[in-house]
This record gives sequence, C-alpha cells and structure tokens, in this order.
Amino acid sequence: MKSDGNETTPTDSEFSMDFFSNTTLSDGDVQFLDTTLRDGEQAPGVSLSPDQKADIARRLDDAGVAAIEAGSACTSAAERETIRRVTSLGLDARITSFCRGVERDVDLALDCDVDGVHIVVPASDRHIEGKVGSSREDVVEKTGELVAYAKEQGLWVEVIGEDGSRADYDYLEAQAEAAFEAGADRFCFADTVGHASPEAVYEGVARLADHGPVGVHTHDDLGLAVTNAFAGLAAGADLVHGTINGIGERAGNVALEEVAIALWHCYGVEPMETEALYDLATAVSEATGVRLPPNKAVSGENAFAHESGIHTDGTLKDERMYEPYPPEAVGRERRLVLGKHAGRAGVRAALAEHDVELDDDALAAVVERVKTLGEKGRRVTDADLLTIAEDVRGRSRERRVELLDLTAASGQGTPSASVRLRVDDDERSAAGTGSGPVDAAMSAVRQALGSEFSFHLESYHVDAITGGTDAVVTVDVEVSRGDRSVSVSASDADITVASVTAVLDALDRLLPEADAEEGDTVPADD
Ligand SMILES: CC(C)C(=O)C(=O)O
Repeated sequence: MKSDGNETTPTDSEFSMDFFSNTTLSDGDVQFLDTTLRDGEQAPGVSLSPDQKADIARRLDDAGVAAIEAGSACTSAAERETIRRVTSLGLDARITSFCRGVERDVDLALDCDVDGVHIVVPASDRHIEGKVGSSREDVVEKTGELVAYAKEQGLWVEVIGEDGSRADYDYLEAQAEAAFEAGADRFCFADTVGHASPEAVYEGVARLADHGPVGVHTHDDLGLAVTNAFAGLAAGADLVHGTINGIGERAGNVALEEVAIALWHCYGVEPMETEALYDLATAVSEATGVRLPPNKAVSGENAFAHESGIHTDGTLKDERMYEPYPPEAVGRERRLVLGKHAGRAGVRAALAEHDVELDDDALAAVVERVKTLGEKGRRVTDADLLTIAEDVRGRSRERRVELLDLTAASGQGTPSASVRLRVDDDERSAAGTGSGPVDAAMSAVRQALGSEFSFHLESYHVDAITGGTDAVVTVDVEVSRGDRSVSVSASDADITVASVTAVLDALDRLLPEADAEEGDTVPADD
C-alpha cells in the first residue's frame, strides 16, 4: 500500500537523525510528568479507584517523579474526589489536573487543591476548526486569557497544544509565545496521534524551546514514542510526559519506564529511581488489568530470562554477556529458563540450585528430555526437571503431601472449600473461606497443613489452554520455603484443582525426604 505521506508535518521527509549525535544530557536536565492516572486511565477499559490512584501516586512520588497528573477534574464529581485523595497525600511531586481550554475547568481543578494545571488548547487546524469550531486567532487570545486567570490563582501552568505535531509550526510558535507572555510556566509539544517522525518532533520542539521551557508528549501509534521523546530531549525539551507500561489512548503513550532506563543506561541521567520501575510496572498492571507482554523492556516476564544453551552458558560465565544492564537496576532478578534450546550448562546450573549433581552421561540424558519437553511448547518447571533427573537416575521419590479430596463452592455467598490431604502417614481435613474458590481452597490447605508445613506463594499465574468454557487451564506457581523455591505447573479443567495440585506438588518438592532431617534439601547424587 502506498504511504499516506506526512500530510501536514512541516518538515522535509529526509531521513536524518544527525541531531542525536549532538545530544548531551546531564543529570538534572530531564524531569518526568507521569500521566498514568489521566492519559493512562483513558485506555479503553481502564478505571482506577481512589485507593488505586493514591497507591500509584505514592509509588511514583517515592520513586522521585517530579510531577503527577492525577486526572481530569472536569470529568465528574467522583473524579474530583479521587484527585483530592491524591492531593491530600502531601506528596513531594507536583500534582496537576488536565483542563480543557475553559475557565470552569481551571476552577474545578482548583477545587481539588492541585498545584498545577495543563491547559489543553487545539493546535492543528483539524482540531481548531473541525473539533471546536474556532479560529487560530480566537484560540491564541483565549489561551492568553486562561493562562493569566490560572496564574492569578497561584497555579503552575503548562499549556499543551493538542495535535501540535500536525499543526502549522509557525502557528504553534505563536500559541507558545502567547502562553509565555501571559505567564505560562511551560509549553508542551504534543504528538497526539503518534504520527510524527523524530525529525518533525525535533523541529517542533526546537522551535518552541526558543520561547521558554518545553515538554514533550508522545504516543506510540508508529512505535516511535520512545524515539520521539528522545528527539524532543535532543531539541531542548526538559520534561517528558509518559505513563507507566505505556498505557493510554489507542497504542498508548510513551512508556515512562523505557525512557527512564534508556536515559540512565545511555546518558547517566536519572529523573526517577530506576530500581522502583518493576514494582511500579506490576502495581499498575494489577490495578489496571492491562497485562504486560512477556517481551516488554524493563518489566516483561522474559526481559531478564535466558533459555538458549548459548546464552545460558555465556550468562553463567559473565552475567552481563547477554544483558545491557543488570536486572537489579530495575528491581528485578535474572532467570535461567529451561526449554527446547536448553544446553548442558543451564541444566547443570538449574539442578545445582536443588543440590542435584549428575555425571556427564546422566546430565546428557536429562538435557535431551528437557529439550523434548520444551519442543512441545511447554515451559520446563523445576518440578519437571527434578522428576526427569530422578527418572534418569532410576530413583523414585516418595511423596509426603498429597491431595485426596477437594470440594469448593462459590456463588453469591462467601466462597468456601474443604480439602482432605495425606501428610506423611496422617490424613488431615480442613475447610476455609476466601475471596473466590481458589482462595478458599488455599486457606483450607494452609489450615490442614498447619504451621509445620508452611510455605510462601511467590507467584501464581493462570492460562487457559483451550478457548471455551470447558477450557483446560494451566496454573503456574512458584512456591518457596526457607531459602529454596520451586516452580511447578498443573493443568485441569477445574481451576481450583489445578491450583491446589500445583501448590501441593511444589510444597512436596520443598520438603526434605521423609527420613531426612528438616532443613535437608533434595539429596544430591551419591
Ligand atoms: C490532550 C493532550 C495532553 C493529550 O493527551 C495528547 O495530546 O495526547
């Protein structure tokens, strides 16, 4: 299909990113404006409760983010209550509200005790004429009046020229000039529909930066959001707008964690603490229900996982062999994963974590079977590996904990469950309640096991293997006890059965063999 051309971008289309070579950034040159709670929440299906917004704002503030856009005061009374909840936290970050270009929105923001406002005015003719039915002149005049009004109320003011990347840049400059003359603290270049090339962002921001401090607000429709944020910084912007996990309208905003890690890694600039990034990403993912793709930079499940034999071997020799920066820099840990590309070094290292040592022949046999399992598209868990190793060594292991029976009931009342377990030679039964049948079953399991067999559920993940209501689900868990942990997966058409089976299989793997002393681990080959 023929390219639709660059419609209204006032820059020539020659590919030339020379400007990056002139970029020098120092710590303190860049600040972040996080808009997860406003533009992020505009992602379809996302709605954050006051508690969730307060929790995310607190985390952002702890991580040193300079400004947090807490919402749009004009949305509703409930949204204003939520913004007030954030402003009442007494955070160090500047708390702001989105405002349309009308005085009433500034008043509503003031009513929420915010420190500042983003006054959003149309910048492209498409928005000026087609959306608000106004004229360039009227918008410039109104912008000046609104900025003056907001400044009189003691607010910090940023003017955002909406759809700025598709505006006539001469006009955008006139808008910025009017905003600064009226007292605005800054102007923001917005690539509202994520259409601009890095050159176009550079040119737009550079022209605005002649008039005062400039921010850059980029969207990811072309997958260029991070590049364009950097193009803006190279052109003189000193404030990057973005959201955690890149959530936002359509393809989303620039992912702030990606800008943060790239600034830190490439330029030694740290507008927020990078160690907080993973916890922030998971907290936002949980609160919004927007899952993280496994290959996502910084926060994806696989971002620090190594599976192939060559990479695992290299990583065991030098942790940085296949990583640009250590996982600890973003609050994570490295994982060596077993699958169809497994090699001897990785399998040996994984077995060593469970104190299992094998001779060369046995190791080769285990590697073969791990690869075969991986070829079926399965993640090879610790339990799979240990079972294979036992099999190869001709050892059978006696289980210590086993599920004998499970009943779970859920409906409109409180979900409940009862379990019957075998624990060594004992039969134990218990019942429990919970937020759902799985939670109730886990509570019953813990009751039946008692403190002697306590365990910690490190992670819990469910996937449906097939698509209908009769789907078989696979539950992946990581369970720890003391300083050891194991991963196990179990599949069943019943999610409660799969969950309890996975947890009990994991616990069973973590317990010393029946005749060993507590504290002993899985025995090494003799
Ligand atoms: C309205 C502005 C701030 C915006 O979200 C955008 O341009 O994407």
